[in-house]
Amino acid sequence: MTTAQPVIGVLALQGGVAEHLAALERGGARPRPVRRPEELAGVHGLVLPGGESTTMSRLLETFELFEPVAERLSEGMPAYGSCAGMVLLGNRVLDNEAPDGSPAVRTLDALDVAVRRNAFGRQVDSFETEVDVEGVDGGPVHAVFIRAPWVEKTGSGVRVLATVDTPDPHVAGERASAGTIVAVRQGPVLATAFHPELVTTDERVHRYFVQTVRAA
Ligand SMILES: NC(=O)CC[C@H](N)C(=O)O
Repeated sequence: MTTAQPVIGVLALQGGVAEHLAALERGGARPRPVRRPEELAGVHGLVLPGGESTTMSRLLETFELFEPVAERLSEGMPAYGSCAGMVLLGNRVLDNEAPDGSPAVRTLDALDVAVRRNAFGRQVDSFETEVDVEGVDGGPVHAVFIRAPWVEKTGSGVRVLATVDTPDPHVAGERASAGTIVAVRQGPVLATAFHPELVTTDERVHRYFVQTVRAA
């Protein structure tokens, strides 16, 4: 059973760890960095931050966290991935070949989605926009996208929480369409292509995850 203030870990191998710890604290959780398997054992839920998914997936193996995290996820641990974290939580990555032809990112398979890495066009690395997120009340969320992925296919158990319209091919690349999927949920696992942890005046997405952990 989870307490009113659940303990939520942030995978602390690389990427935007401090920002997620702070946002979780503001959102009503007791946040903890997770670098070792023992630290994972004590958390009710886990955030996988943005960063570089190829690096993070390698470090998960180096720090002997890949199997423990995958096991907790398969047992139903709530998780939230932003950006690179979304890539890691999916079960299929598009544009995922290392130079030697092997998959660059090893995924944790907690979400039945195909995620395209660096999906928004190459001319523009990052952009910001307002996004309505299902389950997050009080108006749209200011969403910061940094070399962001998007979700290109969803399995039947996956709920789409947010989309963006990306008609500008310089921003979006030629594959973009109206209704590009940028936030999803499957059971207690959430993912956003954007970085709510960077908007320090709004912790509604983290609060939504804290509530998900509390309900699990
Ligand atoms: N801001 C980010 O997390 C970028 C994600 C990065 N492009 C990746 O695929 O890993």
